[in-house]
Amino acid sequence: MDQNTPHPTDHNGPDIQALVDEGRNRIDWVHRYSPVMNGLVRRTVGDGSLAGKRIAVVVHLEAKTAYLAQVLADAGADVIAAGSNPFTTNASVVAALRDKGIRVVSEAGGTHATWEEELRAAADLEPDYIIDDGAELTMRVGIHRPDVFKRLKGVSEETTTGTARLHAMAAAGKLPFPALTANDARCKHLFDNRYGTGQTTVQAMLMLTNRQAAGAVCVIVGYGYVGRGIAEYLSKLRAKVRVVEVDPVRALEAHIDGHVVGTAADVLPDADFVITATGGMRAVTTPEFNALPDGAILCNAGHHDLEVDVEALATMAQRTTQGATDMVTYHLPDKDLHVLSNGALVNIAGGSGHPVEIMDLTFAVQGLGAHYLVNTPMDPGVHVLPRAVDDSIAAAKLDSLGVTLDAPRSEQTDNHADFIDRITL
Ligand SMILES: NC(=O)c1ccc[n+]([C@@H]2O[C@H](COP(=O)([O-])OP(=O)(O)OC[C@H]3O[C@@H](n4cnc5c(N)ncnc54)[C@H](O)[C@@H]3O)[C@@H](O)[C@H]2O)c1
Ligand SMILES: N[C@@H](CCSC[C@H]1O[C@@H](n2cnc3c(=O)[nH]cnc32)[C@H](O)[C@@H]1O)C(=O)O
Repeated sequence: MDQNTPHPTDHNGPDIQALVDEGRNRIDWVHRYSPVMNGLVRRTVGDGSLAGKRIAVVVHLEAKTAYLAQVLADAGADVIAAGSNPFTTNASVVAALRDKGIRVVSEAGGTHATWEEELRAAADLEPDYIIDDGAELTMRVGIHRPDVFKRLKGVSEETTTGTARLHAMAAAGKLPFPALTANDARCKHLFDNRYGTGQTTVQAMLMLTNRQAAGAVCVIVGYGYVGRGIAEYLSKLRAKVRVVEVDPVRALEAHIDGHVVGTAADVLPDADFVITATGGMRAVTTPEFNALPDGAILCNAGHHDLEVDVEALATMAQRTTQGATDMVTYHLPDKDLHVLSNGALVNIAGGSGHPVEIMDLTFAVQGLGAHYLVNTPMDPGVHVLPRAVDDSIAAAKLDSLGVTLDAPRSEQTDNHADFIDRITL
């Protein structure tokens, strides 16, 4: 809702300067609460090595992403910005980036079709490096511009689904450049996937519906980092969390975390809310819609708008009603089901995205990842950011919080030499 709300001046014709000012305000707010980006990242990327490097930043195009683009541009990179999702681009942020001289190929309020055109335009600008989300631009460069694909010098990937796509490309022998999986950095998935998505998904679903969490039966489909974070926030708000999983270890984890685990058929008939977080497709489709009670609310925190099968729901519905917020009600013959943000990522399409503090860590991983790709000879294939870089991000964040750590003293370290020396082979 927030991301796509038309600017107040839109009905009077575009007031570009007002849009630029609004975008600037949003980006300044991000700057204010981004100590790792402001310190460690600016210092590292500012060493001159990024000068003239063409880097496409293809992440949800809102203010925190804009700040990453700006930090890279300030370091001399030739930045191209595009949105990673058709429904999460913010008009004022686009205007502010353009005002700064950064090339932006995306517009707010687009459709799947216009988004495809925008990503094709980004591919035609022939980036050397891509900071990607969901491997959206990387895949399209491979399909539409094989010449550019073969010349790509590196990709840094934001999220779980994009990481899976890069591994699949490598397994098929179709990854001719090094790719860093930013999502695998501990400073990314431990905080972003878990706490970022936990907080903002719960915020968005309650804000869009004006409903109460306490006592509500909330079914979470997929108990990975994202699902676990959502479950944790919901249970702290006294909701009754139910989990549907297909991986036995993750299901056991949910059980030990104190949630009821069951099949969709077991848990859906009581659901007030259903939240998908699987990274796959059609996690909730016709059989699940049939199992739900009248009035259930569905939303997605996982991958694109594919997890809640809105197309199948539309074929089951006799008619739909647009709610006052970003919610559509599907009137089925025997019940009404409500879908938030058309099944797109509810925390970004229907909210403001992750907190600034979280994206300060995530974009530190991405910014330092880009710097690492530029400066380190690497073989083609999928790589993880070195542990020392990951650690330096957490150390910078702790430093900004005034937290100091003990270093292990010599008498506390055991190199196990006492028995290893005595093993004879
Ligand atoms: N909304 C956001 O801001 C945000 C943030 C981070 C990640 N993500 C996305 O969320 C998704 C999940 O990310 P993650 O890091 O938790 O991934 P993950 O791989 O850790 O967890 C996904 C879980 O879903 C389970 N699963 C898969 N298919 C299922 C099905 N049909 N039914 C039940 N369970 C199923 C898997 O077994 C796994 O445990 C990805 O698409 C990721 O890109 C979104
Ligand atoms: N491209 C897919 C993949 C999921 S996006 C999930 C990623 O979005 C990122 N994200 C979450 N909130 C924000 C935000 O406010 N700004 C930019 N990126 C965000 C987060 O790092 C996470 O890994 C899609 O659009 O559906």
